[in-house]
Amino acid sequence: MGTLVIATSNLGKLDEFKEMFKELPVELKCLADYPPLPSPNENGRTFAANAKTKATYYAKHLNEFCLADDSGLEVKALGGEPGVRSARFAGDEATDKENNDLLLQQMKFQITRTCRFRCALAVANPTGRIVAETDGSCEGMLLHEPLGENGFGYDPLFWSTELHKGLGEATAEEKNKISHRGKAVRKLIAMWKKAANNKNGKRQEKQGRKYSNEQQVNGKAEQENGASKPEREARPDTKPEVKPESKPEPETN
Ligand SMILES: O=P(O)(O)OP(=O)(O)OP(=O)(O)OC[C@H]1O[C@@H](n2cnc3c(O)ncnc32)[C@H](O)[C@@H]1O
Ligand SMILES: [Mg+2]
Repeated sequence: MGTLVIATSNLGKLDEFKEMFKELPVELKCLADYPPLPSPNENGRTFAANAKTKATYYAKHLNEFCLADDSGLEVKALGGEPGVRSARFAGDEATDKENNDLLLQQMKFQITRTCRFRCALAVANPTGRIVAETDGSCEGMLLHEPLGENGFGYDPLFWSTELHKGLGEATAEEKNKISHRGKAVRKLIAMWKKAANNKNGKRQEKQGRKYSNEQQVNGKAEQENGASKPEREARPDTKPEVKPESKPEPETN
């Protein structure tokens, strides 16, 4: 079983990933399983750029496959702010409460409350090369005051137009179903499954070809020896995963 490090220092994100990846045959680790590293610079202009920077940085330092997430809230009336600056909207070391308070203050006289969460995911291999990328978004309206105790970050200010409730009120399961991160994770899992199926298919094809070549060689040897042993007895150690296509039985009428 391979290892995947969820490379985030945000415990809210980490819980969501753990829940969504729990069925996958992969050993999940997090940054707390390793000696501490300084945080990478997140000065990209897009979520995707920052997600790639983080994935590559942690993968190279930890020598493991790493998944990084860059996400944030875009508010239409603020021209897409806080966007990629969501974590440090109220300052470099700002808390969730400080970010939320500043956002409410800036939106005080705004009637248009449309907003959306966005998430970009990137997976890097242990050399730091990006091997997968996905994204997702989630539409909503910015509330006038915090609602509910669940979630993290800007969740208490986000009214989900898909759930018809605040993300601060939603259960983890409800949020994962419609969230920007949930959508991006499901795309990533679908990509992995497709890649695994392709790999399996190719392996079986190869095995099938090998088997049919061996059959031809054996057939020839048997002809030369004048022997015709049953196939299993002749080669007890080969058990093909895919049998070569058998000829259809001749039709009888
Ligand atoms: O960079 P890492 O270590 O992953 O952790 P971070 O918290 O700094 O994460 P980002 O740089 O991606 O910043 C994302 C900001 O957007 C907020 N955010 C992201 N996803 C969210 C979600 O699902 N619900 C509420 N707030 C969210 C989050 O609280 C941060 O303030
Ligand atoms: Mg960050």
